[in-house]
Amino acid sequence: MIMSILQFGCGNMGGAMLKGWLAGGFAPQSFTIVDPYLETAPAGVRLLGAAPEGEGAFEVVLLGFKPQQLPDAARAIAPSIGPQTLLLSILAGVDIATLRSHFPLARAIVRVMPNLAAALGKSPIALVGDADEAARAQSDALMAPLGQAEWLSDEDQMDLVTALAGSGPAFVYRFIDALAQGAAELGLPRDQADRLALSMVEGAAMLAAGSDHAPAELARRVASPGGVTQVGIDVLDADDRLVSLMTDTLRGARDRSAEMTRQAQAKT
Ligand SMILES: NC(=O)C1=CN([C@@H]2O[C@H](COP(=O)(O)OP(=O)(O)OC[C@H]3O[C@@H](n4cnc5c(N)ncnc54)[C@H](O)[C@@H]3O)[C@@H](O)[C@H]2O)C=CC1
Ligand SMILES: O=C(O)[C@@H]1CCC=N1
Repeated sequence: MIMSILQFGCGNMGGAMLKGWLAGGFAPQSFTIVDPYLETAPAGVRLLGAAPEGEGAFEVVLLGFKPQQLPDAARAIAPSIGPQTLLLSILAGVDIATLRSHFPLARAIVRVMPNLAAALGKSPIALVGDADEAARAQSDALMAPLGQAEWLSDEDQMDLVTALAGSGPAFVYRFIDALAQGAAELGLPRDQADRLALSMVEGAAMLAAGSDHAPAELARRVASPGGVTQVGIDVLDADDRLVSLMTDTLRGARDRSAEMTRQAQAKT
């Protein structure tokens, strides 16, 4: 059976999800994409420049544009949402109550926080929703090709999870870049430092993902007593530097998500 999925916004994140769904075997004919700035869509996917008119409600509607665009976009989206519609939103900092006030008819509303690795089926995906068992099962089935989904027990956790799972790749990319920058400063050609840093992180992440041991234990195993690695780890641990840096990073991003949530509430 072909499901009708209407997706508003197909940029970086919406595009990654579409790619993951198509790679996971979803029929292209299931998808209608609305994106005023997108010029082409994958073969078989219907692309519209504006919300469909006179087509009634879709089974699934995904909101994938920038959070600040919601107040202006909501009126055009509303006719596609009816009492049978599962509304999925990846908008950072827009809570369920705000979504509900814009789309009162939706059968269920589920906030989804993925990251760009959805394109590879490797995204962590946090879910929280105003959804019954059937809508939760439908959401799980939709997320399955995109990565590993986890339901949050409380919507308040979404701001922090956005920082960790949604923004997280940016922090890892900066870490890789900083490793390469450090190695270049200490004498390696920059392009070689870039290659070595990236392939090191790729292999380390794959090993950790396939290991029964926690990352802290894996780090301990790399560090031979009295050897090279321990000296570097001691630098990371001095004054709890690395943990403090990560905590401050997540706190800042989490607080911005909470602030965006308040701003979106004020615009309902
Ligand atoms: N980029 C990321 O890694 C992540 C982004 N998100 C969320 O995903 C959403 C989109 O972010 P990005 O993909 O990074 O932004 P983006 O700017 O790459 O994509 C937004 C897309 O929305 C389209 N658009 C603009 N107005 C529209 C309208 N009225 N109707 C339909 N489409 C419209 C734009 O043409 C663009 O293609 C945001 O709400 C963000 O919070 C969530 C998790 C991770
Ligand atoms: O930076 C942002 O606001 C979005 C949410 C998570 C990743 N990108």
